[in-house]
Parts: sequence; structure tokens; C-alpha cells
Amino acid sequence: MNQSDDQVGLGPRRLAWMAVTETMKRRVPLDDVLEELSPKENLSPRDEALARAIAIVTFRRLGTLGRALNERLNRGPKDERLLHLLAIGAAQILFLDVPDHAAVDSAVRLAQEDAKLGHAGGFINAVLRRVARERDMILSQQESWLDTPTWLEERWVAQYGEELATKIAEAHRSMASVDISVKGDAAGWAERLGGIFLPTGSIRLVERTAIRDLPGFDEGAWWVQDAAAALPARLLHAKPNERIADLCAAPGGKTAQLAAAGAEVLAVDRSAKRLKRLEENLARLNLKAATRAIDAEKLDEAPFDAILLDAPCSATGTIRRHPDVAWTKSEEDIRKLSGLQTRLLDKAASLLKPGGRLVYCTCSLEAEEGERQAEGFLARHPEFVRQPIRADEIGGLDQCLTPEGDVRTLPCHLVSPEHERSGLDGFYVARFVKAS
Ligand SMILES: C[S@@+](CC[C@H](N)C(=O)[O-])C[C@H]1O[C@@H](n2cnc3c(N)ncnc32)[C@H](O)[C@@H]1O
Repeated sequence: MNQSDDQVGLGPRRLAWMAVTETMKRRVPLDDVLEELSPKENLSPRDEALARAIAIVTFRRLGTLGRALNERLNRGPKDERLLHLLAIGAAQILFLDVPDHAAVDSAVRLAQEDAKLGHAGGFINAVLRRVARERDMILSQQESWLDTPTWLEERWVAQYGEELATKIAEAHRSMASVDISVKGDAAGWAERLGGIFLPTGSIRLVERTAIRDLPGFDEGAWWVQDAAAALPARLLHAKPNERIADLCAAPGGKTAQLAAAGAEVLAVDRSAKRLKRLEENLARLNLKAATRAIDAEKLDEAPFDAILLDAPCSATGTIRRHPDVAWTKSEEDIRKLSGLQTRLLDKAASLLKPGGRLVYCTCSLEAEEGERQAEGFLARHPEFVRQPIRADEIGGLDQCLTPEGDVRTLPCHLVSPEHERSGLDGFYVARFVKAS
């Protein structure tokens, strides 16, 4: 970053633009792209946070931005990078607390420094100034489904019905809360952190503060984990000294819960890099687990008392946190991932002692990665029965239970009129027991 960059806030906008473009081109998580590109821009933490905020809101409101721009482009350019530059500019004007002139001028400057877009400065200036002038009109047209790709809308309406599916789409417009899991004394930590003690046992932070600056972070008293993501490990009811495998473990939120319960945990993950992060997280928390970087399908171990399988999935249940998921995943991803989930479930079945418990979960809203997997598993494995989950095990949230006794949380669940921090990640959880 040079000094003139600094004066007009060019660095964070350049990073946001590159991150949106690369994420769309490569269909990979925005977080991974930001992690890869950030060091090259050498930004302050504050500017990095601004870049991230711009990129995230661009994905969160991509449908709204696309329509607003299309209507003002007069059959204009189709260059993808130019459209993304306009999108991050319009996102700042419409959805962030950024002066209009900063959003417009930085977009013009970024075009001018680009070998291919140098000519487009005047055009960008005109389009973005029009967006700013017509802001109220654009924001008054906020149909519920505008920011959801059609293929996801069709799936969710088919699975959940029009009314519930619409609530899901609307919930995706808001930022997710930050929830934490604690090693102990949840009520005490809720008070110390000024958070809300949720019925499920997690704490919901109300203020947006840098996590590392909060009391208890350095001493490893708690870790960040969505309240819904904390349910699967809790539902395994780990006991001290039980041998438990966490088959897709990194970065380790659920391993930490199992280890904190006193279990002897083997944390398995295919990615050595992600497993390293798990080890760092456990070290901060002063918790212990054995780790193995291996494809769980190839794991060869003596049978376990219990297994947690938090399988890789499309992650459509985390769109509030990762709005890029809606625009980078496809039906084909769901098809491939559901095949992997089936294989991992079969492997988990073979690694369990008679009488052992298996909790299967995914952070997906798609039935192929949830309800259909449970059905298929029980049909293939008559030696297993489902152990229905009771409402009192999940803080009385009976709206999150299916008729079969599985957990199905949605982004529109746990809505609180008392505070703006509502919602849960979309998770599916089923629990099975192997015959003795
Ligand atoms: C949903 S994430 C797990 C999140 C983790 N359980 C937690 O609570 O922090 C899925 C993980 O599965 C891992 N994974 C994907 N395929 C795998 C496989 N075949 N064997 C083992 N791990 C796998 C990925 O590297 C990823 O870390």
C-alpha cells in the first residue's frame, strides 16, 4: 500500500474487488481468498476489516446490487471485473456507512490504475452517482427472494414450503450473531461478557467487539461457535474417559466440547493445515485430543465408544455468515458431497463398538445432506436404530425437532424481539445407536 492509497482508502477497496472477483471465478470460499490475498495488500487490521465487510455485503446483497446496476447500465459492459467493481461501489453506497464520494472516487481510481479498465472512469462515476441519487428507490424494492439464487429458492420452497422458505431467505439478509461455547460456568461468563445466556447453553454476544480483546480469550475459557453448531457434540453426551472419534474435526469447535467433557478424543481431518489450526485452538483452550491427518475413509482404528461425524457439506446453513456460499455452490456440489457423506457414514458405522453412539450432522439446509442421509443410513444398516432427540436436550426448542426426532435448525429460528441478534445456523443432526 502506498501513501496515496491510504488517503482515499484504495487498499481495502482493491482487496475487496479482487476477493469478490477471485471468489466468483474460482468458486472457492471468500475466507480462503481473503486469507490468500490480504498479505499482498499489507493493510492495517482496520482496513482489512473494511475490505472484508465490503466483500461480504456485496455477496449478501448480490441480487439487489445486480438488479440496481443492470437497470442503470443501459445494456452497458459485460466485463465481469468491471461489474464487480461497480458492485462493491454500489454495496458501499447502499449498505455501508461510507460517504458516497469515497465509494465513487475509489472505484474510479481503481479503474484508472487497471490496464484494461482505464477508460471506464467516467462511466463508473456516472453509474455509481446515479445509484447514490436513487438510493431510496432501490432500497424500497426489497422482495424477499431478491438476494437468493433461483436454484436455492426452488429447493427451499420444495423442502420447507413457501412461508418457512421465505423466512429463511429474509434471515440471510442479516449478519449472524457471534456465539461462544464455554468450558464451564456459562451463566457467569454470560454476565462477565454482557452476553445473552441462550437456552441451548451457548452465550450470544450482543456488542460487536474484537474477539481477542474480550475477557477469557487469552486464558482459553471459551471459543467462538454458533449455538446450533454446539448442539451435535452436546447430543453425544460424552462421558469422562470414553474413547470418541471426531471424524471431520477441524478447526475443532466440536472436538473442544468433547475434550472439555473429559472424553479421550481422536480428532481426524483430511486437511493437515486445518488440523494444525485445531491443535492451536486446543492449545489456547488448554484441552487435549490426539490428532490424525488422514482421510477418514481410510482410518484403521480399534472401535470407539462414540463417534461424531460433522461431514463436509455444501454449508448452505451458514449463508448468514458466508453469503458467498449461495453464489459459489451448485447442485453438482450437493450431489458429490452427499456421496461422500454416505461413504463417511458407512465408515463411521464400521468404527463403532456394539452399543456405541453415532451423531451425524451437517451445516446444510439440503435434505440430501440431512434427512435423506439418515433414511439411507438406517436402510443400509439394520444394526442401527435412531435415538430420537428430545426438546429438553436442546433447551426446549421444539420447533427445531423433526417428527422423527432429528434436529433441524434454521436461520429464522431463535428469533428474539428483545435484541437484534437473532437466528441460528442451519444444521441437521441425527443420533443413532448400534445394537449391542
Ligand atoms: C464441517 S467441517 C468440520 C468442522 C468441525 N467439526 C468443527 O466443529 O470445528 C468439515 C471438515 O471435514 C474435513 N474433511 C473433508 N473430507 C474429509 C475426509 N474424507 N476425511 C476426513 N476429513 C475430511 C474438512 O477438511 C473439514 O475440516
